[in-house]
Amino acid sequence: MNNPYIKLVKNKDASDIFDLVHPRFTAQISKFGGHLLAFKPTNQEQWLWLSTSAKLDGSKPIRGGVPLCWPWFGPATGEFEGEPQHGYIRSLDWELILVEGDDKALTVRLSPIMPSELKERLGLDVFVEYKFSNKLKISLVTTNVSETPRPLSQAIHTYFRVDDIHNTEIIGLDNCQFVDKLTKESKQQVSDIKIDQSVDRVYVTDQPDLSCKTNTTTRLISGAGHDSIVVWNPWKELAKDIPDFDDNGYLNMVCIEMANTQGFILAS
Ligand SMILES: O=P(O)(O)OC[C@H]1O[C@H](O)[C@H](O)[C@@H](O)[C@@H]1O
Repeated sequence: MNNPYIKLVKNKDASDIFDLVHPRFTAQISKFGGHLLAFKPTNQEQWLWLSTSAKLDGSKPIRGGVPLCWPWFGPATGEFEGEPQHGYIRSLDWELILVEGDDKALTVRLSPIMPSELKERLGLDVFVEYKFSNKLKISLVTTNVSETPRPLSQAIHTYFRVDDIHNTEIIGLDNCQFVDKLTKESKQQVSDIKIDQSVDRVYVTDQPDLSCKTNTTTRLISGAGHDSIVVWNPWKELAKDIPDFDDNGYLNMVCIEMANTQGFILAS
């Protein structure tokens, strides 16, 4: 898959990274997790937050960038109870299955190297597609490879970099119902979202468009196929308890995650 814009390189801790250098952007994808670590359109700031203490050596899921949560979001339940939070694929190695494009845009597709017994047990297969230009489109595409309908929950768990969380607004979820995961209450959003404390919310909505406005930029975020949008910032105390989360990292990030959390069933 020779393409002048993508190279497999070793990161400083010897992990494999696809390094993308293109006239319209630079980006990095970790083979571990199929995980987008960085995306910067030419002449713009970095879009993604990556913890400086993130482990990139495959010893744990990567803190920052865009973890892919699949085939469940959050703690495993039911027959999978006790298995990894946010599913398996953020802890597997991935392989490149397609690279195509030109000096205007580049499409990169990867799929996880799933042990066959795991694929059989889940009955599902998945790939991710990144379409890069001066913007970014991420598609997580699942196929039911079994004979029966299968439950699926998932999230594209994007850590957006913001210059100052105190001057950040998430616009577009006004009036939406959400589940506050910290208090377990169901609430309604009143006005745009400003974050000045720990926030972990599942907005139950298929609303396609929102934006994240900071002092310097307004990032437009669109989704399709989701039934929820998750907003997370651990804030100061919780960030301190997460070993691979920089102590002050909460000031420069917010996760806005297009997700399916509402009992989606994928037909066979
Ligand atoms: O620490 P992780 O497993 O990567 O999860 C990080 C966060 O992901 C989501 O945003 C969840 O809503 C949070 O409850 C969780 O803390």
